[in-house]
Amino acid sequence: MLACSDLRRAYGGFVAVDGVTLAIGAGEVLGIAGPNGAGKSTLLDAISGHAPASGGTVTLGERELTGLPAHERARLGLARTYQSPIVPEDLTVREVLDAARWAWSPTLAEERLEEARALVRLAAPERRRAGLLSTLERRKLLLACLLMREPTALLLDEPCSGLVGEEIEELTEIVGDVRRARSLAIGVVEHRLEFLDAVAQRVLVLDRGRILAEGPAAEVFGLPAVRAAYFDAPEVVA
Ligand SMILES: Nc1ncnc2c1ncn2[C@@H]1O[C@H](COP(=O)(O)OP(=O)(O)OP(=O)(O)O)[C@@H](O)[C@H]1O
Repeated sequence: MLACSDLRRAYGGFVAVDGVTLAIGAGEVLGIAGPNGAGKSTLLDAISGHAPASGGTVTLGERELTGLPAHERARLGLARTYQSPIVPEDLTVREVLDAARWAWSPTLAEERLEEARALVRLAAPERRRAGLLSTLERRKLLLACLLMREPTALLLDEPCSGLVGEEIEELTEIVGDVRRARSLAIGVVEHRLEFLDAVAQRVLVLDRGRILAEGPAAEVFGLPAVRAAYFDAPEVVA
């Protein structure tokens, strides 16, 4: 469903994403891990169009997205979230949902908004100011805004950032529900490996812009090369 081939992103002479090829099937969650600075967010930016790739291709289903601006990729069904769940602080929950609905399409049915809200278990009162929501509620609100568009692919950038124990468990369940209900292709960048182990059918580990390992979480996270990349212990590699 969502794929990229030989994707590159350079900042001047520094190559942050160096020839990444991946594919995420419909109804699949791909976890993307890697140490700080490995290029995970840059990879999401290059796929979603928020930072132009320096080379390679991105496709969504049959459509080639390469070169399209982010808003056109979004219109074609690619949704993404960011590490910081920034919401319009002064709008109420209801106003944010309505603004998202109108921005997407004035004719988007109310039921789609309600389905999205239920799918992410957004229980915050409609009149509450978005600025007063907890981090998890903010993430749910932003996810509802995206899911009402019925995207075919969803990229989540560090969705567990700022969350604690039970909240992470709830988010794990929500991502599973979304995957099953919508048959979405979901890519999740996350530092919490136990979260990726719980939600992802497959993970890949990036290191210095390249794919270091790929496969089931239980196998990949135990590989000596992966542990070395995380813990900076070259002797493990040797
Ligand atoms: N705008 C930029 N200009 C120059 N270098 C950048 C820019 N954005 C990111 N980089 C560099 O690209 C590399 C990859 O950064 P990126 O944020 O994608 O890593 P990451 O794996 O998401 O890290 P983290 O887990 O810390 O969020 C880093 O070395 C970073 O310093």
